Amino acid sequence: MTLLDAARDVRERAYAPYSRFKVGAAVRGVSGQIYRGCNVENVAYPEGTCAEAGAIALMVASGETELIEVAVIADSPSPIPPCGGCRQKLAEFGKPDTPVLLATTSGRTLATTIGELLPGRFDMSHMSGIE
Ligand SMILES: O=c1ccn([C@H]2C[C@H](O)[C@@H](CO)O2)c(=O)[nH]1
Ligand SMILES: [Zn+2]
Repeated sequence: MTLLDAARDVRERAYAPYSRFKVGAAVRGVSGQIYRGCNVENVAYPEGTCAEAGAIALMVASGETELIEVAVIADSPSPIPPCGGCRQKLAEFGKPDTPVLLATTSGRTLATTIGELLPGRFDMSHMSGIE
């Protein structure tokens, strides 16, 4: 099973009664293991979580903190760009050249990287002045 297949499968489990926009994400840890996540919405709208965040949480809870590949899929006219918060979350555990495959359920894809999605990211170097 490819990473995109995993993202496609878990998308079916998305809980998105408010937006009706189901998203599936899968990340591959450096071990080779695949971790899946879907968006989980809430009646208090800001409490919803993104698919990417769910996949990352599962990876970390499973004992991995390094991801080497990402796939995200949604039923949209063009591949969806991860939100700003998810870009920062992906950057925490990946590298600038880590591949990210964005896809639509109709088969359109866009290959990018974490660095392209979040240039100039906030990182530890910006906190070097903190005691
Ligand atoms: O990259 C994205 C973009 C959006 N969503 C979710 C959040 C919300 O539940 C729904 C509509 O924004 O899609 C994700 O999970 N990932
Ligand atoms: Zn997000």
